[in-house]
Amino acid sequence: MRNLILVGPMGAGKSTIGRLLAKELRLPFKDSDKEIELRTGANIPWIFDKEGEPGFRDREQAMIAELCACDGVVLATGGGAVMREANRRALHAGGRVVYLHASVEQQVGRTSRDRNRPLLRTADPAKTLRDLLAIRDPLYREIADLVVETDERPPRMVVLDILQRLQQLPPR
Ligand SMILES: Nc1ncnc2c1ncn2[C@@H]1O[C@H](COP(=O)(O)OP(=O)(O)OP(=O)(O)O)[C@@H](O)[C@H]1O
Ligand SMILES: O=C(O)C1=C[C@@H](O)[C@@H](O)[C@H](O)C1
Ligand SMILES: [Mg+2]
Repeated sequence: MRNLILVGPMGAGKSTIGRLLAKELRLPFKDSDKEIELRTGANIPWIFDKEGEPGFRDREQAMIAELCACDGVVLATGGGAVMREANRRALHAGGRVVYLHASVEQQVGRTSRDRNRPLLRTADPAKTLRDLLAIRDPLYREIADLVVETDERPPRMVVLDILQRLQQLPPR
């Protein structure tokens, strides 16, 4: 395995599970969204505001390429990283890919408290999440080595499931 890469929608728990996995595996943890913010010196809502979604996606593509070239890191990606084919290729080649699945209901519950996801500043965030998942679910699956359910399961249990199932994967 080169890297361990988490993909999935907003609120699936990529950042939360990624941090725990890295601790368990004693590997460095990188969160693409956080790295973009550090590099830009601005938060994601600001980038969307000033540069629009295409500006953010360009920054994201550059960051995904950079992070996928690492060796031995746990990487949490942004929910929309799979929208670009170049990212899907880089992620698949960058290591084992785990799709953290969450139902729209759980995503709504987990994202309703904070305001730093510009795509959810809509009149009906549940509909937005449903529409995004319809487009993205096949793309997450296309590059995933594992699909892991996160509904009704605390982060620790999700981490244990991932660690167990990673051991059972045949070599690529
Ligand atoms: N398995 C889980 N059960 C309950 N709550 C969870 C679970 N995983 C994550 N959470 C909570 O859901 C919220 C969102 O999680 P997190 O930020 O890790 O999602 P994300 O996939 O990184 O989202 P984004 O794509 O927006 O970065 C956090 O408050 C986190 O504590
Ligand atoms: O699902 C998405 O498109 C996004 C998810 C977040 O992780 C951030 O990357 C950003 O808010 C966009
Ligand atoms: Mg995150």
